Amino acid sequence: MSTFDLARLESIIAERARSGDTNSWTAKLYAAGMEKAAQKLGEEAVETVIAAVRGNREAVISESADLLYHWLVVLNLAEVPLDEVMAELESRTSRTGIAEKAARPAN
Ligand SMILES: N=c1c2ncn([C@@H]3O[C@H](COP(=O)(O)OP(=O)(O)OP(=O)(O)O)[C@@H](O)[C@H]3O)c2ncn1[C@@H]1O[C@H](COP(=O)(O)O)[C@@H](O)[C@H]1O
Repeated sequence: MSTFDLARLESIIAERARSGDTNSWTAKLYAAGMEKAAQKLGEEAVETVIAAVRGNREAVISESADLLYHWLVVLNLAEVPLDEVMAELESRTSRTGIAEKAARPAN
């Protein structure tokens, strides 16, 4: 099981965005701005949908990774920390009580 998580990728993206490295895709996306980054996010979402509908498991994994990376770039450009999205998701679980039920050992 991988120990890599989205918070780590969020930090990498923030660092690479400021790097000014001409070989960095992240730096290039930042230089291009929100419109380009959002367009890439949309493309990766569509590619993920196509892979899923075709039942192409390998492509679902690869396109999902592209999707999450570009989503984090857009979040950063929008100045929304990942933690705020996680808090929103968490508040939805507490509204339904599902998280508490899932954490309880099964009888
Ligand atoms: N996870 C990613 C990641 N996923 C996808 N991509 C890049 O996203 C770009 C666009 O993907 P596409 O599939 O659309 O490729 P393309 O057809 O060449 O795109 P177009 O330019 O033609 O539109 C590619 O250049 C991919 O390399 C990523 N680039 C970077 N990261 C992460 O960001 C870190 C820093 O990367 P750099 O900023 O490049 O140093 C890396 O170590 C990774 O952890």
